[in-house]
Amino acid sequence: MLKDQVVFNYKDIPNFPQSTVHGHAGRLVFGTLKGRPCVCMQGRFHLYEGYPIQKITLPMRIFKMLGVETVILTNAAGGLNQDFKVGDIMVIKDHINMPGFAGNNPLVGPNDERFGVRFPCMSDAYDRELQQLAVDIGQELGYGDFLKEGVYCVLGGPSFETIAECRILHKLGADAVGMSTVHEVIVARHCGMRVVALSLITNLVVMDYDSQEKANHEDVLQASKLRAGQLERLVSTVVTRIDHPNSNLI
Ligand SMILES: O=P(O)(O)O[C@@H]1C[C@H](O)[C@@H](CO)O1
Ligand SMILES: Nc1nc2[nH]cnc2c(=O)[nH]1
Repeated sequence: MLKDQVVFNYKDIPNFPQSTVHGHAGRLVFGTLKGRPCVCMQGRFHLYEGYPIQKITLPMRIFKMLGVETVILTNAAGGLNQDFKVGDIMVIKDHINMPGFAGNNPLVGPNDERFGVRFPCMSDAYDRELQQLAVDIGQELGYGDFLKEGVYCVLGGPSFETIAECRILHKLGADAVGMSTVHEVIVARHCGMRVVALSLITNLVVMDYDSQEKANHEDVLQASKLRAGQLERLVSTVVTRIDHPNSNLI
């Protein structure tokens, strides 16, 4: 996908966390996409891996210091919205930070003023122009049938949700549930990077006690593979169409 690649294994980057999740490669890839400089994480970090929340989000601050202006995040998520299907791509318009309700927020602790303010606003966490750009490009690419918009809810994991938990998340207004992204978004926004985020709906959560369905990571990986090409195309087209005031890293 990227031209002129320079690749660093996470294990060779001092103080960088290591990917422990099957399917997360653990490489930082620099390169260009249609002439635009980009850096991609192949593998991210999650609360359930046991890392402190500040370590999970360290890459965001590194990207800021490298000159990154826009962050594009993707994740695999379980569909709560009854209109969603496996394989849908949801443009995230907002989030519910469940660990944050219990005080588990990546900005807890002394505020580093070099990055941002003590009390950052999150009502504009997901850049509206970029959301619209993603939707427009999705339509242009012919993804209309499986392109959705919605609210992503993060939980700590690693256990998938119970039926009662799924029912309450749905009632709270979440359209999809996952185990990542939100902490990265908070740190990226704190330091002023623009954010657009996409969820691939890899499974539909179980909300019915008569259902025999069971969430599992293999299905998540399998469903991710099915849409990988289309998601990559959407992300790369967004990258090439983002306005860059300083023409910096994405
Ligand atoms: O890193 P993401 O959020 O895409 O990974 C999802 C959530 C869990 O880590 C895992 C569950 O199968 O996939
Ligand atoms: N928490 C959670 N994360 C997921 N990642 C992919 N599917 C799911 C899911 O159903 N629940």
